Amino acid sequence: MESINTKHDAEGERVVSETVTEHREEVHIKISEHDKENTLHSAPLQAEESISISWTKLTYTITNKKTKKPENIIENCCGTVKPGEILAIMGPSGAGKSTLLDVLAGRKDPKNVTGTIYLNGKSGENVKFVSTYVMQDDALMGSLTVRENIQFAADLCFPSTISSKERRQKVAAIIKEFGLERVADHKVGNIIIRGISGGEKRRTAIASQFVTHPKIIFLDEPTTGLDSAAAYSVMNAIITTAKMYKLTVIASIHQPSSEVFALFDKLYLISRGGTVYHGSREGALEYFKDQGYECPEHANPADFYLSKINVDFMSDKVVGEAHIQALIGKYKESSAKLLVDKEIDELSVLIDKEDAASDKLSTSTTTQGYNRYARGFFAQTYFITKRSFTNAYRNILLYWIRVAMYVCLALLMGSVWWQVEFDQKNIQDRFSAHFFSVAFLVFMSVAGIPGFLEERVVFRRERADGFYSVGPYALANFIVSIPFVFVIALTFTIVAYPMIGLHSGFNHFMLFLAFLYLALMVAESMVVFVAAVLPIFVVALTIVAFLNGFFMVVQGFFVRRDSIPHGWKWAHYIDYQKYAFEAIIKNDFVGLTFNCDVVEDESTGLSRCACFYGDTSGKSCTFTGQDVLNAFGYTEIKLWLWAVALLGLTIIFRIGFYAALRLRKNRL
Ligand SMILES: Nc1ncnc2c1ncn2[C@@H]1O[C@H](COP(=O)(O)OP(=O)(O)OP(=O)(O)O)[C@@H](O)[C@H]1O
Repeated sequence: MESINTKHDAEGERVVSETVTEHREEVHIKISEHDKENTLHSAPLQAEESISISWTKLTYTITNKKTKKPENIIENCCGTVKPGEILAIMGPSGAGKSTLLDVLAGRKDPKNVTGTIYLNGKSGENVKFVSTYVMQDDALMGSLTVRENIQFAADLCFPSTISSKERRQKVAAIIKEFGLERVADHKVGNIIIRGISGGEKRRTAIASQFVTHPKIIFLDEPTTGLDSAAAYSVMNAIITTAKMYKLTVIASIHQPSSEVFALFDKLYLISRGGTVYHGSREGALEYFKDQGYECPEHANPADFYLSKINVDFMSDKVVGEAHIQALIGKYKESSAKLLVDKEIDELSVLIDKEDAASDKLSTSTTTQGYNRYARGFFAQTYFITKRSFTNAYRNILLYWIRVAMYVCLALLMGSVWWQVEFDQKNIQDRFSAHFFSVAFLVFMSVAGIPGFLEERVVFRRERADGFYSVGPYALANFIVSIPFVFVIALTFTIVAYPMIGLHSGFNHFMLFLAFLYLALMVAESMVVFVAAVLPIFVVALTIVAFLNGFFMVVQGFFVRRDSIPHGWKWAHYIDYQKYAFEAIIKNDFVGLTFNCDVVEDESTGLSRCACFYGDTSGKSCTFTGQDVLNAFGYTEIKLWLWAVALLGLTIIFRIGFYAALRLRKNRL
């Protein structure tokens, strides 16, 4: 039997004891008087703000792509969950668990949904504003600590009237409630950092959503991928907190152990989209017994029910289908169903009565007055920038791996092009040094894709939870790239520029750095834009590689601008590499003097100058850098205009990035 007891122990500490099952020891959560201040005074919810959810005749219909006919994925589902109750939605694979959860959470296109969802007995409320949806994947920032991850949620989800000290206290309280104190200051971990365990990760992800004032919590298979002990600790933390704050919890769950199963209050069994049973967890035993299915004494009831409603592996599909339809039919006629209907009616009656008693009713429960975001645009931008900066600083995947690679590349280039001579025969070497500097540096911006994709998973979850809108995120992503891309350009330039022996002088050095930096900013913006449009690593990598290869081809280095076919000229003018390359060759060549070749005249046997550039008579035996640029057709390079072109392209890609994030709202 389950019971929740609250008592005081000898030291005056309140002890909430939850006897979860008779097979299990008591689970104690100790809250000291000090903690009580933090947890209870700053409790995310007041009891009267708790929200019940009920639904009637919920049907979700899709159009079958093959038959082109409508198909019900879930059909005529009715149910109810009150504050403090925990409902498990269970069923075989493909039964419709996730669909039901998504429909209840308002995550499905309303066009495909019929039926009614009531919040505290009222229909037409937006469940998204009062709920949170915990996805299966732990969308956390791996380079941040447990506390930092939860703190971020608290910073964005509480209004500015709550001081930062109070927010920190709330975070400390939820860390305690979820049993994460020991690892609170450990990094969560990613493919490079080892981090905390799977169960702790799941608890951190859930805690960061609990801290945000949800009244209803939807969990999509919260224990998937965890061993039974970790699964129990995750569910126990959820349930204890939910009971403490009277939160309404609905979780789809695959195959819970008997201990995890015993933590739930209510059960929703679904098969082939229809309801096989809904009611109390304990009542299910009796219900199935009445249907002629008695659960053996030592069996896990969850496994037992699932075995009775799973006909996927029956050899005779017709018999299997008939069995499920019979179970669905019996439930419709059952007293368990009547009880659910009564509960739904009672909730509506309650609302009607209260409505009559007070006009003010429901202002606490209605979603009409809810603001989608707790913080304004600038606060959102500030907190996201702060976190992204920490992530970029700590996550070597994002920038540091590239910095290391660029330093190696700069050393390699410097030693191969070492102090390039001012001779005619070295003109090509000089051009290719500039071409390679731009082309390879921007090409390697693809290294930022994995880091961005990791962050994007977190962005999707946080955006869906209403932490912030796309604008602040896109802006923060840009702001953070500014210093880090500068570090990349600077380290490369400091090493490569003097080693190659490019045009000496501070101004020339700075101009080289500036154009390399601007080119990298465009490349970085292009990478995040492509990865936002096509958020699959290999696809994004291929597209970015193709685009950079394409821009190299039409840049005017391999094929002179005049020789580029007319049909490809447009590509030359939108090519960011062209602007950077032309600017740095102008910066290098103009002002330099080069020596012509000295050759022996075959007829006279005397030495003479052979100049390919400038005055080809060879009188001065030298030519200028400007002569070289003229000879190659680089006559119209305007540095400021080329800088504006690079800035413009950066802005265009950044706007594209913003638009891609906005438009991909419900996909991938
Ligand atoms: N948009 C859709 N188009 C076509 N089929 C769909 C769509 N959504 C769901 N389905 C189908 O409906 C059925 C129920 O899907 P759902 O994901 O809800 O099942 P589930 O019980 O959560 O399964 P699992 O436990 O395997 O995740 C599945 O057969 C699924 O393929």
